[in-house]
Amino acid sequence: RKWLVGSKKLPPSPRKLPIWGNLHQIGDLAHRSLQSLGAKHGPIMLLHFGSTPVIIVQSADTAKEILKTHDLMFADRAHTKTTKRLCYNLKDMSVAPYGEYWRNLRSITTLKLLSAKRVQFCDVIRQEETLLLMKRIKSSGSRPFDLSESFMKLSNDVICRSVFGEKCSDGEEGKKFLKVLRRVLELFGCMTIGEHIPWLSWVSYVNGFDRMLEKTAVEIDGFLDAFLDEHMDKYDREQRGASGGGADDRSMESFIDILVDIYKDNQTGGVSIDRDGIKALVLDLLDAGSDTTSANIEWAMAELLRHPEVLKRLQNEVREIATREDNMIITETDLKKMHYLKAVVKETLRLHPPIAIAGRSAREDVKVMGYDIPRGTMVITNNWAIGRDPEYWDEPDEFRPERFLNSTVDYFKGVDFKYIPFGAGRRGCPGITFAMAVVELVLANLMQKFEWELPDGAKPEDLDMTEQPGTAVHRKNPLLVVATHCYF
Ligand code: HEM
Repeated sequence: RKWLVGSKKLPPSPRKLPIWGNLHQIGDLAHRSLQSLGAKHGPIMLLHFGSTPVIIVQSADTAKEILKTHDLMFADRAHTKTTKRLCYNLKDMSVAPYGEYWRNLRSITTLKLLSAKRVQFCDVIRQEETLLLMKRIKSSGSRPFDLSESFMKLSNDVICRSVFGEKCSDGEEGKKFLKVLRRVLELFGCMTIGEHIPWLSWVSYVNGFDRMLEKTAVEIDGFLDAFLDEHMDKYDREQRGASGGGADDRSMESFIDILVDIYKDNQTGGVSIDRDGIKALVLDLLDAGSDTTSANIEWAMAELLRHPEVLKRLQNEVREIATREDNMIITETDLKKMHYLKAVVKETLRLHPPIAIAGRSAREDVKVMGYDIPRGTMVITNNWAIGRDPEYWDEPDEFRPERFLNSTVDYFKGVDFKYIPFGAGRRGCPGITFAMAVVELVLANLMQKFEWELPDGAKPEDLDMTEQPGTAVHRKNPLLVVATHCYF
């Protein structure tokens, strides 16, 4: 209602339709539609999704205002019927309102689950899953191999092993769980019209969305409950036996075991998390950690195949650094020296940030770039458009990893707002170290051990790069390649 108050100074707005607002101007690939609108209306715009006012931020300066200058004011996220139902009434970290509960989850996650030390402990998992991937590629011989599907499998297996201590893709039950998990991600990616045009809420009832949401929420809860019970029992057995789980062999503990420890400790006082909190956080990590990581590796390989000179330079770097006789394993120490590899990953995230647009919500009335933003307003930062802004990037649509070489800026720290694939500030991504450890290891190994071609003699420039909308933006068509094994 506040938006109607005449004395408020509002950001520029494209013309809107009655009832729909600007929804008709947003295509499937929202980051692209918003970029086009921004070219006409400027780096900060006010749109209406039906009756919901939404601020769109598409330049480094405006992003800095949201994610740094007024970070605290924008430390909430907008939530929907879907996030409430699937995230245990906002008990996960990604959508929990800013406050004591969120701070608690965030510190558990950053200190105990995704800390640099814990990521290092997960090295065995990464190494094993990367070796399995390479075996699968090798056994494909000269037949076209679907890298997209394999990257998805690898990142699912890595995150499931880290979270549960076992991968889900082997057994029948696990496969069913992964199917429901995929549905959860798809539902998160859906916008229901009733959220923005309340009198059309019945549409999601009629088209079956509400039923699917309810069914998925019940099914995923069933699986998570079973996992949690299993790990609670394990904790009790270990306590009774008092043999396992000494401080020294905690390194192999899964995330859910760590959360069960915290839950049980809390029974006698300490940091608190309840059963729903554990399930919500586990689901959050599975969702946030799998699709994003695989999308990043997938786009990196696609860009490398489109740019054979970059691929060659990267292969040279990797093969010069990892030269040991027993070439089976590329180590963390090797990876640290691979500066070109890091530049390739950064450049991929600039051109193809998996989370192309990210959302926050205003906790209080606040002024941004001289405009009035009322409390509760949803804010979308277009990370994709900012990474391609010609004001900050030379030839912004070109894949040129060299631009990140010899840079003194730590781009992943969210300090330079022309580059925010991980967001920034209080609610910036806590999974950067975890994700980069997987992405770098997989790419380095693929570069070291194989030569790469497109199937059927296709030319690099013919490679289709169409995007598929979703919570994380993937390629629309699977990335098919022919790999020739060279030394492994
Ligand atoms: C290439 C991989 C990844 C990308 C590009 C990415 C990107 C992002 C972005 C843009 C945000 C929103 C930040 C903001 O609002 O400022 C975010 C939040 C988040 N990410 Fe990631 N992410 C990745 C991997 C991961 C991984 C591996 C995990 C965990 C295992 C993870 C867990 C989370 C969580 C829990 C949040 C919500 C944080 C909060 O609201 O406090 N992410 N991520």
